[in-house]
Amino acid sequence: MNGLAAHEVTVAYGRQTVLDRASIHIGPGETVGLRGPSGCGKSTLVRVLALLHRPDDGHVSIDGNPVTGARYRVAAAVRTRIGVLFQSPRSAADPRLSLADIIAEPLRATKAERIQDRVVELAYTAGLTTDLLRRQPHAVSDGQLQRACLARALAHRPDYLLCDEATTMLDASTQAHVAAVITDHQHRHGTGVLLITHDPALMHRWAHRVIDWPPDQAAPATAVEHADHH
Ligand SMILES: Nc1ncnc2c1ncn2[C@@H]1O[C@H](COP(=O)(O)OP(=O)(O)OP(=O)(O)O)[C@@H](O)[C@H]1O
Repeated sequence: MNGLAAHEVTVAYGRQTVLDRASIHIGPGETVGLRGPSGCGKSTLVRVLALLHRPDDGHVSIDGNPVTGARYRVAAAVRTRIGVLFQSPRSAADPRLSLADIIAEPLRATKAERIQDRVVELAYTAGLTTDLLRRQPHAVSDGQLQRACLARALAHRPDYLLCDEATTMLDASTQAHVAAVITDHQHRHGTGVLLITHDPALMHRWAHRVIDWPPDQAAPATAVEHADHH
């Protein structure tokens, strides 16, 4: 089946099992919302789906093809099909690099051609003026740095984009712009999006379906909600 999926994935940190045979599927062009209490494993699931963390059990598949390993053990052509945008751009960006170099990172990793041109194009798409590209993270706002992280996430025109509270720290207008850039990319490229947010309005506007995490605990809540309607 086409899509990005986790199959019966288990992740433990020491003795703490954070994901216990967890499964999820994100279809092409689909926006899947994911919500749940703090610490329930949403970010861990994102890291597994982004091929940044190898699960202890279970596996990830892309368009039906199982992926083994994580990070640089996975072929660049596979890794680059998935983009990720995290909540905190400060912890996701190297403070020593210029914004241009942050955006160029994934392009350099695959030895892409015409990197400078592509960086300018991506910066424009993300709403960054070229004068900001020379600056380092300490000299830009959180919103500007998140735009650079967005440009970086879109560098390889990913088929799947994982947004982990990506707009939470932004002011309303930057939030709206970042969401608009992502939905535009989604419509152009048929990108499947995983949207993790505590913002009910954003979830309602954007997600085609919403999963309450962890899935086991969602079942009784859904049943109660259903019962209330009758
Ligand atoms: N690298 C790590 N080492 C040890 N424990 C970790 C690690 N990463 C996460 N955890 C723990 O795993 C659990 C799940 O964390 P995770 O960040 O996946 O949850 P979350 O649902 O995304 O939370 P939040 O909504 O607060 O971001 C938490 O108890 C967290 O402390």
